[in-house]
Amino acid sequence: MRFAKGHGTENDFVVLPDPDAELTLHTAGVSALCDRSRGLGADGVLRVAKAGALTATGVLDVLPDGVAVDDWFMDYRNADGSAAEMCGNGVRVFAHYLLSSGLETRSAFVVGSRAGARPVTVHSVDGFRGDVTVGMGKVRELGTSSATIGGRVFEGIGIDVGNPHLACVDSDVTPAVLAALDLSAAPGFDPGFFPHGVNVEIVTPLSGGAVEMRVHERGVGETRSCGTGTVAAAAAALRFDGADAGEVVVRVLGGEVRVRIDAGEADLRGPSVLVASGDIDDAWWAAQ
Ligand SMILES: N[C@@H](CCC[C@H](N)C(=O)O)C(=O)O
Repeated sequence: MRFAKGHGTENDFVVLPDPDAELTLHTAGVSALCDRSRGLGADGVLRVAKAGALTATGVLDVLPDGVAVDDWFMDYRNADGSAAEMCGNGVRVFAHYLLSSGLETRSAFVVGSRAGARPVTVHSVDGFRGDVTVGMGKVRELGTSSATIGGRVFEGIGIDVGNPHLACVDSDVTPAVLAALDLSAAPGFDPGFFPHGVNVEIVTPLSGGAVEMRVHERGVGETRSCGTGTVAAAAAALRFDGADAGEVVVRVLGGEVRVRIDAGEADLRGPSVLVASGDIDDAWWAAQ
């Protein structure tokens, strides 16, 4: 079984090229692959398949909004094996992989996700590096809620970017407060508000057009970046300043990305790195 390993601002993925959707991505296999001791280690898995192949094999019941049979589809799984609707860093790595492997030659095309079609523009692919913009679609504000971390309550805004986020911006959140946060355990949240779980971002207010954030991801734990989370963080930081549009640089533990929000839609530009490729032992995979 072929694989590649890549990351977007150090949010890392095992990429599995599987155009005809022949692989069975069961929970035990995905979590073993993502395990940093037992497997290759990653925050998630990106299966590279044709959208039509995923419906034909029953992985998807129907094609999500705007996705065509012949589109590439990012079948994203979290490190715990759960499927998630979208992954903003993953889409950049996915598009970079398609071009560098020769599976795709266009620099602008659509990537399907469970949240719908995500148009990508690949600005450059330079050896192992890529620079990609992703149309992230609608940013929907869901109202206010809170997260509890180490006994401290953070007020935030629920934001749907295809997947659910709680982005907490507070003037008390300085870079030093952010650095001291312990995100080794999942933050407490209101399961009535987020019945399918939530990704939680703690975010500094805007300063000079930039924010800093840390994130605890549903199905993964703390990660060094979360692309959909940076969009939620940018939207919440703009809202904190009374704005609903603008461009924000979001700094995360693994680097920085640029988010632009306009008329309720976002795009995300950032780097992608492909680190390695190789073969996963078939007998090891079968034993999971
Ligand atoms: N790291 C991703 C988000 C992955 C999905 C998330 N953990 C969820 O369950 O919603 C990103 O870059 O957006």
